[in-house]
Amino acid sequence: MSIRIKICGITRPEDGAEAARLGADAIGLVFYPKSPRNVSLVQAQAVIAALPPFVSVVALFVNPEREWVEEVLAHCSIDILQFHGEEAAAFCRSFQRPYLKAVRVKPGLDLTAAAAQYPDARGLLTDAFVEGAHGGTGTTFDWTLLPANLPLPLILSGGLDDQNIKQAVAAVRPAAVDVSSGVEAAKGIKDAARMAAFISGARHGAV
Ligand SMILES: O=C(O)c1ccccc1N[C@@H]1O[C@H](COP(=O)(O)O)[C@@H](O)[C@H]1O
Repeated sequence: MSIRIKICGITRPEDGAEAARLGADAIGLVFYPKSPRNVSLVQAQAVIAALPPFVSVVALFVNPEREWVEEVLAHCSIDILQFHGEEAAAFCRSFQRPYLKAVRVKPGLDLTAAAAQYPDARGLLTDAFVEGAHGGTGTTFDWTLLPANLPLPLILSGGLDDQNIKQAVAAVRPAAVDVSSGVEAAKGIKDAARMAAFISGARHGAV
């Protein structure tokens, strides 16, 4: 199966539409008020309305209140949930939607055991561990820390960009890749040329 590409942190309808036109499989909306890429329900609805129907919409949360996830699901057409904090599996699955679980990688973390805690997740998203931050930092991690046979599909993220994506995909062979800061012109604003180069690099690295 060909590699799947998610462009996260979309805040503007034109950026989502451009990501889709360039061949992204999914876009991510950040529902985390501490993020510079946080979107309101109204902003999210506008981004979703500008997308073609075949692009998946991922809603990213960090240790959210249950009510906030339910409100987002009630008002926005969301395909997949992404939990980027310390959410337990029972919480993640309780919305009865497909979900991705993010983990922040550092030496000593047993990724196989981490994945085993979320057996019904659709994928394990690996981001870099950065003290005091939950993600979206543009930081890479040592890809050799990734075990060969994870029990879940691997979504590689953390500091990927248009310069390193081809090498990353060739080295790790993930099921999917996810990028936010590495294709931005400014926080929350995507750069079309960088998105194009990223998507091309991901597809070529996978060959
Ligand atoms: O994008 C954010 O602001 C963000 C905030 C809190 C948690 C996760 C966040 N983004 C996700 O982090 C990874 C890596 O991002 P980057 O490419 O290194 O900037 C990715 O999954 C983003 O979706």
